[in-house]
Amino acid sequence: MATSNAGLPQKRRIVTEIPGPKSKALQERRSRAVAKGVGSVLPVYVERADRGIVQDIDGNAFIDFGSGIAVTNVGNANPEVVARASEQLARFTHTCFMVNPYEGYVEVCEALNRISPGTHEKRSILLNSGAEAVENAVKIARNATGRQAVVVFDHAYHGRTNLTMALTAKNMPYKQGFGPFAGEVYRMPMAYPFRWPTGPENCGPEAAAQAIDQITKQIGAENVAAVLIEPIQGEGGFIEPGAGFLPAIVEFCRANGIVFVADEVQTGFARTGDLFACEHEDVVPDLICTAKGIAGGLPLAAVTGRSELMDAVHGGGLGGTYGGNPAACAAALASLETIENDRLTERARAIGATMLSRLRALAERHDVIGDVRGRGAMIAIELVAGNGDRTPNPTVLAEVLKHCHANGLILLSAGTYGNVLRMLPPLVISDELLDEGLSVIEDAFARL
Ligand SMILES: Cc1ncc(COP(=O)(O)O)c(CNCCCC(=O)O)c1O
Repeated sequence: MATSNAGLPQKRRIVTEIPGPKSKALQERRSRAVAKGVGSVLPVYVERADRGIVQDIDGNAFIDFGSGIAVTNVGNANPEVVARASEQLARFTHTCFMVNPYEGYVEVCEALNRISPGTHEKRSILLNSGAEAVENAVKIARNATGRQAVVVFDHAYHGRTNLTMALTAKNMPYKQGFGPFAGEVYRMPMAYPFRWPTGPENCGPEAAAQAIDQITKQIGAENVAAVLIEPIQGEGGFIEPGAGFLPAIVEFCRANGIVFVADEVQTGFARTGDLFACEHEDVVPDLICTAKGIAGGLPLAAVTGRSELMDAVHGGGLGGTYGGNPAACAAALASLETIENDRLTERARAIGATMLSRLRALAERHDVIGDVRGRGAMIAIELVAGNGDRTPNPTVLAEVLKHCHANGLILLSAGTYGNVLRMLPPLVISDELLDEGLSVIEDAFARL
């Protein structure tokens, strides 16, 4: 197991009001310097972070159940990541791979081609963000098929660029006021077990059949370039489709020459207890988009896919200035080795078992918890009115979040209805911190 950088105790500690005085002062400066459109869930300004702890400039130490939105899977400031990226920076910071290439980029692509689902010949391209990966996956699919239509699903989130806003479902805050959006995007009903009209037991092949029927009738399968889906929807509320849904969609794509694109930006790199969430049902995507957990916190993203699709693009048709930054590539190699050497997929499953057990017991005590769901270290609870009423309950969510933030736990929300609490701890978090973080959540509900 990787040793942590020296001196950041893995202990929660609250020494001021939250936010503290130094954070409040910096927040004041921020209001005169940073565009107001950029939000912050918990405006405590960071001094240091390490594994499962984030320490602010006032000396408060928070348990991290956010991982910077599912990014620091190997822990913040992971020593191997820091060492490898620092060594690379000292050698060269940037050349642009399209100008002067370098081995690190090739090594990351070789690793992604090796570890991503499927034994077929693959190629990869490296980018900077999840949205950029999704944009490129759509480019590659349209180019390879000569078709234009892209199918996405209710509750989907794919990014904040013009095309990825078109692909994303929720209007506020992501899309309001930013149109017009890219065309040839079609949205289908999502297999959302907790809210599926005929019950979760019908949320697998039956839900797929409904989407396939709509695709066939509304678009025509022969016009569809790609079906794009998150194996577990992230920002939409950790929606895990019913068993059989994804395989049925993939089968339809294969039968109709449609490119199946898995958006594993949030689910990738051991987060869900498999290296990739697609593995849970042996789904082999034609293209897979990755980012977040790939490089221990440095900005890197990728599209990995069937070589015949990826190589169908004309020379110069793919690229970008910073894609595959050398320090990010070095960090990615360290991160991928850490995930493998420290068996973090197994750790994610253990974390998930602990969280599911504690949160299901909590749900027995509080009927505003309508659903407890997820896999690995990607677990969520959906809050409802209670007493059998499944009306979304963002009010209770806000109360719980406020308590957790004030008591030293970084915790995030999600969901189309703003009523989902999501747990995304680093996969290297200690059992002690995991248990303590869950206790803070339990305390929040006890005080409702
Ligand atoms: C599945 C999935 N695809 C694509 C993306 C986009 O990745 P970028 O790296 O944020 O562009 C995400 C990013 N999710 C966090 C967004 C945070 C916010 O902007 O409010 C994702 O989860």
